[in-house]
Amino acid sequence: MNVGIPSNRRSGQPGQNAGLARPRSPETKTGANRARSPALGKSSAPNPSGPGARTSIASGGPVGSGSLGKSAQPTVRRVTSSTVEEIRRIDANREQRRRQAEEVRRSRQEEAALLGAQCGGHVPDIDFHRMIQNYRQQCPQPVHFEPLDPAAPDGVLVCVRKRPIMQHEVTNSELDCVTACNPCAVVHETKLKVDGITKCLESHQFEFDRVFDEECTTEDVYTTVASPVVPWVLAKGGRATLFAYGQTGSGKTFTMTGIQRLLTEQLFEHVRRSSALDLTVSISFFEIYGGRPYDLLNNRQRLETLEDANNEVQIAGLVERGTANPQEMQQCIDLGNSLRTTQGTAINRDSSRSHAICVVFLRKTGGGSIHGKVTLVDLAGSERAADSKSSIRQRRVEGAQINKSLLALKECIRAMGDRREAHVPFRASKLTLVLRDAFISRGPAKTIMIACISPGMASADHSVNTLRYSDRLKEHPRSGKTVEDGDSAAGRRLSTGIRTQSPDRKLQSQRRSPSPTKLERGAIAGARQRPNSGTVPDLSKDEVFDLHSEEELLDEDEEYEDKPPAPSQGGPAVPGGPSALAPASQVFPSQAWAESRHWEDRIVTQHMHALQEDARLLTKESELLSQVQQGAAYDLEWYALEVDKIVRRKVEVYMNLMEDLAVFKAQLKRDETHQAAPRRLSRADARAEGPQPAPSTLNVPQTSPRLQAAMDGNPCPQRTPRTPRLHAGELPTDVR
Ligand SMILES: Nc1ncnc2c1ncn2[C@@H]1O[C@H](COP(=O)(O)OP(=O)(O)OP(=O)(O)O)[C@@H](O)[C@H]1O
Repeated sequence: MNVGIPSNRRSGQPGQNAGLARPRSPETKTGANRARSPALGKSSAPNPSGPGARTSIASGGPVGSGSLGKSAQPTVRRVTSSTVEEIRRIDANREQRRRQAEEVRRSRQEEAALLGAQCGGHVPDIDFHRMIQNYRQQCPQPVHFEPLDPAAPDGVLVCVRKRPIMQHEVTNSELDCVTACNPCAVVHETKLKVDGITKCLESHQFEFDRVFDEECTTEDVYTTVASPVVPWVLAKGGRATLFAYGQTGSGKTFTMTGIQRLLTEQLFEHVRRSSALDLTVSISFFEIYGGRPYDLLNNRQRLETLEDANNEVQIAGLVERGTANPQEMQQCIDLGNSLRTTQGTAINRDSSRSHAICVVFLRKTGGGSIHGKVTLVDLAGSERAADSKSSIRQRRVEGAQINKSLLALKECIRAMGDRREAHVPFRASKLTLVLRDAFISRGPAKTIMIACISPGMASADHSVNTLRYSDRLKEHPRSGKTVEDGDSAAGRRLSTGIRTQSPDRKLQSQRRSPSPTKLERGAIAGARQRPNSGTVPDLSKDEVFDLHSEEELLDEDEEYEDKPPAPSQGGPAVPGGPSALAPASQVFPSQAWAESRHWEDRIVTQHMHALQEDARLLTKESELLSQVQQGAAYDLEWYALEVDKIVRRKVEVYMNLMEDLAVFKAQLKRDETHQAAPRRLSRADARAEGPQPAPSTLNVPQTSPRLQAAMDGNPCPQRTPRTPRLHAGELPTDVR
C-alpha cells in the first residue's frame, strides 16, 4: 500500500515541488530529522522502530489530488517515511544547484559578451581570463619605481618591460598572460589537470630590479634606468652598456629607439654643464648580421673585427662621426636605424634580423682619448625553432645565427657568474667579442639589461624563457674576479662590487642549476607571500623546456669552437691600435660556418666575374653582328669562327659557374641536414651529391685556370685583358 508516499510527489505539481526548495522551517526540520533513519546518518535521534519502519505524522488535512490522495480518507493521518523526506531534501538541493548553475552560466555569458566586445568579437577563454583577473586582484600594489642609484656598486641591472597586447594578438583570441607588478613579473600559463577537464593556472614568478608594466612609457623606463647613468659616465669616466633583449616582436626596438632619442637630449645637456671636462661627443653605429659587422653610418660597409696583441678587439674601418649637437647625433641614429637589416617574420612584420650596436663616445677634445662610453645594444629577437621554421633558408640561417649569438652571450654571463669557470668564451660569437669590454672593463662599468616581453598567451613559453635568461644575468657577480679569455689574455680584474642581493636572490645564487628549483621557487613565492591562484609551477617541466630550447638552438647551427688565439699576423692598421693584428674571424672561425661563408663569398665573386665576362663578350658579339649586317665583315667563315669562339667562351664561363653552384648547393644541403662533419667539398663530391650540369657537346675545359686558382684559395683571379676595340673592316684576332 502506498499510503506513505506523498501525493504531491506523484502528481508532480510544480508549485508544491518548488516549495520544497525553501529552507525548512524549524518544526519541519525537527519532525523530519526525527523521522530520518540512522542509516542516512543525518539524524542524531535514534529511530526506535528500526530501519524501514514508518513514522506516523499528523498531516492536518487532505494532501494533493492524485490517486493516492483520493484513496486516502480525509480523517486518516498521513504517514511519511524517512526515505520520502530524504527524496524531498535531495530534490530541493538539486533544484538549488540547477538555479545556481543557471546563474553562473548567465553571468559567464554576460562576461564573455563584454570581453568579446572589448576584443572585437574574439572571445578568449573566459575561465582563464577569470583566473588571471583573480590572481591580479590578489597581487599587492606595485612598488614605486626608484631611479637607479648611480652610487650603487657596479654590476648588472636587470629590468623587464611588458608591452601592451597588440591587435593581432587580440584577433587571435589571445589573453594577456603577463602580470607585471614591480618588482615581480609573472607569466601565467593555462593548463588542464590530469583529469583533462579541470582548468588551472600555472604562474611562473620572477623578481627583477625593476618591472615596467604596459602602462609605463619609454620615458618612465629611461628616467628610471638610463638617465642616472649619464651623469655617472661623465663624472666617473665609466662605461655603460644597455641591452634590449627579448622575443621577436616584444618591443626591443621600440624601447631602444626611445632610449636613443632621450639619451641624445640628455647627454648634450650634461656635456654642456660639465664644460670643464672639455669633452666632445661622437658616435659609431654598426650591426652584426649573420655573424658579420656592417657599418650603419657608412652605407653598410662590411667591417672586420681584428684583435691586437693585447687581445683588444678593434673593428677596422668603423666610422666614428663627431656630433656637435643633439640634432646631428639624432640624424646619425636615424640613418643607422634606417639601414638596419629587417625582414618580415611570422611574429613581427618588421623584425630586426641583426644586433644593432650604437656606441656614443665621450672623448677629450684634442687628445682623443676616451673619457666615457655609452653603448646601446638592440639585440635581434630571440626565436623559437618553431618560429624560425621559415621556408626561406636565409631566414632560418638568420634565426640560427641570432640564437647562437644570444646563447653565446648567455654562456659568457654564465661563465662569469660561475667562480669555478676560469674561461669566458667571448670568442664564441662576434657579438660577445665586440662587447667584451661591457663585461670586462678596466674602469667603472654598468650594464643594464632590459628584457622585453610580449603579453600574449601564445608567447607565454617564450616569455618564461626570456625571464629565465634575464634571471641568469642577475647572478653575474662582477666581484673582483679575474676572467681570462684565452691563456695569453692580460688578466683583467673585474670591477669590484656586487649589488646587494635580496634574500630571494641569494637563495637563487647559491644554486648552480639554471633556474630556481621547485622548492626554491615555492620558497620565493612563500617569502613574498604572493598568492598564486593556480597550481604550483611545475619546474621540472620548465627545466626540460629550457634544456630543450637550448638544444634546439644548438641544433639549428653547428656548435661553435673556442680555440686558443693564434699568433698575431700582419694585417691592416687599425686606428688607435697596434699595427700587428690578426683578423679575429680568421683566428676563431666556426668551421662549418666559415665553410659556408667561403662558398657564399666565392659564388658571389664568381657570379660577378661571369657577368662581367658575359658583358664583354656581348659587346664583342654585337659589334661583330653589326659588322656583318653593315656588310663590313664579308668573310662569313671568319664570322662563324668568331661567333663560335664567343659562344665557347660563354659556355666555359657559365659551366664553371654552374659547377661552383653545384658545390655550393651541396654545401647548403649538407649544412641543413647536419649529416656530415663540416668539410670542404670537392667538385667530385659535388658531382656525386649535387645536380649535374647539362651535358655539353662542346669541347670546353671543365675548369678554367681562374676558377681553379679561386678554388685553391689563391688571390682573386685576374681579369682577362680586354681585346682591342674592333673598327669597321678590322678583323678580330681573338675574342678572349
Ligand atoms: N611599449 C609599447 N607600446 C606600444 N607599442 C609597442 C610597445 N612595444 C612594442 N610596441 C609595438 O610592437 C611592435 C613590435 O615592436 P618592435 O619592433 O620594437 O619589436 P622587437 O622586439 O624589436 O622585434 P624584432 O626583434 O623582431 O625586431 C611594433 O609595432 C611596436 O610599435
